[in-house]
Amino acid sequence: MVNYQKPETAIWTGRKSGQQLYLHEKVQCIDLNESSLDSNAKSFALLGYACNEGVKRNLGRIGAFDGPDVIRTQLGKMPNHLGSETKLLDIGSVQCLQEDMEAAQEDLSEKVKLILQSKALPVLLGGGHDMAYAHYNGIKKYLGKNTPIGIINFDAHFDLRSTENGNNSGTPFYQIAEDCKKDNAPFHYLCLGIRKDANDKVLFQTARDLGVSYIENIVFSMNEFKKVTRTLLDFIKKVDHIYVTIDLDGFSSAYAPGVSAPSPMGFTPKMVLETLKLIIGSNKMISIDIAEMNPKYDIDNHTAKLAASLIHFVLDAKNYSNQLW
Ligand SMILES: N=CN[C@@H](CCC(=O)O)C(=O)O
Ligand SMILES: [Mn+2]
Ligand SMILES: [Mn+2]
Repeated sequence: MVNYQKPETAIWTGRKSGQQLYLHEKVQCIDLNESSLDSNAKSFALLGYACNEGVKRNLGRIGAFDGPDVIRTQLGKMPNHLGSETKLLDIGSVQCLQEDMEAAQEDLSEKVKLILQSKALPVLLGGGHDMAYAHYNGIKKYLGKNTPIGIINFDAHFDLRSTENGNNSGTPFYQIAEDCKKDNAPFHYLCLGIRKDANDKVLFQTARDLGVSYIENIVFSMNEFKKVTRTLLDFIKKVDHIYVTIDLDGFSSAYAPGVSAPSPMGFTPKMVLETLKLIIGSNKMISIDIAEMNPKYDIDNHTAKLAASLIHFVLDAKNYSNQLW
């Protein structure tokens, strides 16, 4: 069973300026049961994936169901630097109920297609990383199955577990790879921040078998930025469309304690921002999400604020990319 949760205006609060100085004053809440999505190419549409089920099936720590709303809460308090022609829409959340993750994924993918048809940039808020399978499928529904989609995943984990025990938060990219085989389509997947101490030999072998490009966390740092840039640009030039997914558990737990599987030696926010500049600068990013926000383990909202800052950066970068770098 799946539930569409219309956007809650009460979440969007903060300082009041009366002149849209803050994002809670800028955001427009759209209830998809009552109105259609009227947007344009300069706009952004926030969509939540409230789902614990994939993490639970993957034996992780429960809590990601409430991830989307804590990110919204922090984002609303941040300053608005968007022009008046740019819309920031909140179209609510897809909630996974009664363990029916597959139904939630199907619904999410339909809503991603809807956002892309409206020309806005989808910005998805999770929720377990099983969101990626749904997100990718929404992009695929929009582009058609013969258009290659490059996936760039900032993550400590490959999430390439086989589905022999069912689908979960550790299987989304394996599921995509399997679908690509069926469609006779290439699988373009780049993982940034992979931890050797958090992925077993089978996962590394699966990555090799599937031709996955990856950079380990010890290399994914500003000290090695030239090397990272080469790998990234090589990947970007192979595709016309890039789906970006940021799993918060790839950040060092010093920055992101509020996740199911924390990374003491993960990457830094600076590294992700510098990499995002290159991706956004390519003008190929079609959609983006932030996954694995788990408020139950957060400390003083550090992780929720980090997630909101990442989105704030993307809103700014998409609007003013030529002034940022
Ligand atoms: N989406 C997360 N996936 C990780 C979780 C690892 C863990 O629970 O320690 C994985 O399956 O590898
Ligand atoms: Mn992940
Ligand atoms: Mn992860």
